[in-house]
Amino acid sequence: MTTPEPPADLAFDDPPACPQPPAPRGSGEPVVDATGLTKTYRDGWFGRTKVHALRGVSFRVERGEIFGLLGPNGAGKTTLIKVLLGICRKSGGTATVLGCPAGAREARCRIGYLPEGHRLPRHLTANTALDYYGGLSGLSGADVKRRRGDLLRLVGLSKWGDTNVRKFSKGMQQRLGLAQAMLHDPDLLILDEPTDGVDPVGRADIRKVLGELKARGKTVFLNSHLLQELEMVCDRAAILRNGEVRGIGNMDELRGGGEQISLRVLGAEKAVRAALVGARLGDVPLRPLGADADGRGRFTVELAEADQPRIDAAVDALRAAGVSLHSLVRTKPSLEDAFLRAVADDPTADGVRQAGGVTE
Ligand SMILES: Nc1ncnc2c1ncn2[C@@H]1O[C@H](COP(=O)(O)OP(=O)(O)OP(=O)(O)O)[C@@H](O)[C@H]1O
Repeated sequence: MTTPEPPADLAFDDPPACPQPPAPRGSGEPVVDATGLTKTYRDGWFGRTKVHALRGVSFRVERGEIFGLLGPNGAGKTTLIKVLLGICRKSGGTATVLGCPAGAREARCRIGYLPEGHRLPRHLTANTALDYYGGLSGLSGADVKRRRGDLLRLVGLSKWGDTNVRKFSKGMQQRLGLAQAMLHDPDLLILDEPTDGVDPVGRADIRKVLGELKARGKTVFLNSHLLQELEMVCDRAAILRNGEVRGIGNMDELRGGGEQISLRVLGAEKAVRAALVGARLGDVPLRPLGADADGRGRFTVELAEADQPRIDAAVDALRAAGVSLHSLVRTKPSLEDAFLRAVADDPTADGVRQAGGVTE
């Protein structure tokens, strides 16, 4: 979050009503369904500056999915989460959560939320922290006591129930935060940067917990800057840029682009080049890798968007010229490549928050 939310944006006072009961578990309805969602903040003197944080965002999250939200600083990720939770009002479009208008009490009762950079009261133990948050969720003391053992086990903290939170590492605190978000057995978990500041071991633990939640049929909506994390854990993701969806799909769809084939070969440079020219591949880049123990040149032949006939032609020509084939490696573009492509012309892509304001 950049700046404190002006009170006029808060939507707590009159949450929208849900005309029908929230979609039951097991129904085919999407868990989140947003169409043309817009959010314009009023900022500056007398609210004369308009900040278009969301500019027509449409997407769906299906039941049981782990759905990731990516975007550079200021892209609108937190705003989107706040609109879905009913913490701030949308300016236009529609958004339903669990079949109810976003922000409706009936749906909020079935959402677990882990805010970005959450702080647990340091004087509490894991158990008393869960008692405290359970009380805030309206659970009885007996209910919390019944559930907390299972939840601490789920997040790998069962031995730490009576330990003071101040002794917890960042990863343990995040895992306890996840247990807190799960206390009332929600159907949808909205997690804002759950692995922020957590070391690789803690991140792996959190990934495991997310896998467990999915196995339990929960839907997870995950906002993270860590692309590799999202790539490992998400079924689908959306890339937000400047308040617009710039890409959406499963990881393969988002990565886009074809495979790249790297042929690692051993031979004289002249022979390698001549063979490639003979196979009408003269334009293919050749990367020298130094010499092997016998003094032969080592090269990588990069075949971008290679189809099988192209690969066969390269291999046949190289072998006919006496060039040895050492290895063939297929690589796919990473999610990071896709992300950088999607935000390429975004002035905020370098991580600098955009002022984004337009004064009327
Ligand atoms: N309460 C507010 N009043 C005015 N402008 C706001 C407010 N909250 C956010 N903004 C602006 O809306 C845009 C989107 O901000 P938002 O915090 O949603 O982005 P974000 O993608 O979550 O960024 P980050 O990754 O840095 O948390 C930014 O230009 C931001 O400055």
